Amino acid sequence: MKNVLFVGAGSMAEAIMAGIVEKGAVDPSSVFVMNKSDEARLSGLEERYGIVPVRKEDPEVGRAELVVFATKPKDVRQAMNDVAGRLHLEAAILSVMAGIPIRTFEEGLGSRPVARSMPNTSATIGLAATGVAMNDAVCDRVRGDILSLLGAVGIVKEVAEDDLHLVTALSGSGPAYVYYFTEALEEAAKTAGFDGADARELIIQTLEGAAAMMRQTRMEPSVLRENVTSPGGTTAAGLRALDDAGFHRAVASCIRAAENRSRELAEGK
Ligand SMILES: NC(=O)C1=CN([C@@H]2O[C@H](COP(=O)(O)OP(=O)(O)OC[C@H]3O[C@@H](n4cnc5c(N)ncnc54)[C@H](OP(=O)(O)O)[C@@H]3O)[C@@H](O)[C@H]2O)C=CC1
Ligand SMILES: O=C(O)[C@@H]1CCC=N1
Repeated sequence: MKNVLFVGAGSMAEAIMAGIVEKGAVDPSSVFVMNKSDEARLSGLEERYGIVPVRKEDPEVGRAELVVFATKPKDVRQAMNDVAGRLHLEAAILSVMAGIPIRTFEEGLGSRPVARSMPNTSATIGLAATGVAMNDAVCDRVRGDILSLLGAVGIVKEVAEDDLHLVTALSGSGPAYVYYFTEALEEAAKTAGFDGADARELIIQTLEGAAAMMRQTRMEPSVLRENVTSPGGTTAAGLRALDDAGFHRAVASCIRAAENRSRELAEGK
């Protein structure tokens, strides 16, 4: 892929940019980035990754083969208006925005290849979990380009467009749940008077180890859990306390709330 334009230069754009530049998937001199007004932010990205800051009136906008939309959902219409009419006729669109349907881009930017994806910020270190859906205008070559760009920053699953709401709730927002769980564990350790730095190391290694066990052994999480849980032991006591506090119910309502919010964003709410 030659020229990629990012419209939006926030956390998600940076995570993908960092990943593709680090992996050598795209030459940084072919990565153009624009935002709304924060010039210092663009200079910082230029310094860190060697990418090229651009403004909407710059000729690079018309040279992009792939245009990645990474603004907040509420800014999508303004962002499309800013570049509509300047994009190359054959430029393909890749959105990373929660909730915004493929149809919105077809309506705003004319009939062209559009992919709607939901990555997560672990793209920064090549460990994103991404779902993607594409419209019928995406040919094999563009599909290959999009999958290889997203694949450069982690794993990619092609899903039905409607399932992206659930993917958003599960893996798009997912890192935040893990960080929140970590914060809760650290807080509990602190309350018990245990050293903060040691607690953090032990927690991070525990999360990494448990994730690697699931991936490498391919055993069911429930079986791995049972292997930890000695009858009458500490784990059983801890899990019982989680159940008593409504753990499953809390997780189910977390996913439902996030999925519903994604559906609301689709309606411009
Ligand atoms: N953060 C995450 O974990 C994830 C986010 N996403 C999705 O990614 C998208 C971006 O999120 P995030 O990176 O967190 O948001 P940020 O607020 O960090 O970044 C938003 C960016 O959009 C820019 N922007 C706003 N309006 C325009 C415009 N008209 N033209 C060009 N750029 C514009 C802003 O520029 P300026 O600063 O100058 O105002 C800013 O660079 C969202 O739609 C979100 O749903 C998807 C997966 C995970
Ligand atoms: O919170 C959000 O809306 C975005 C989408 C997924 C992660 N962050």
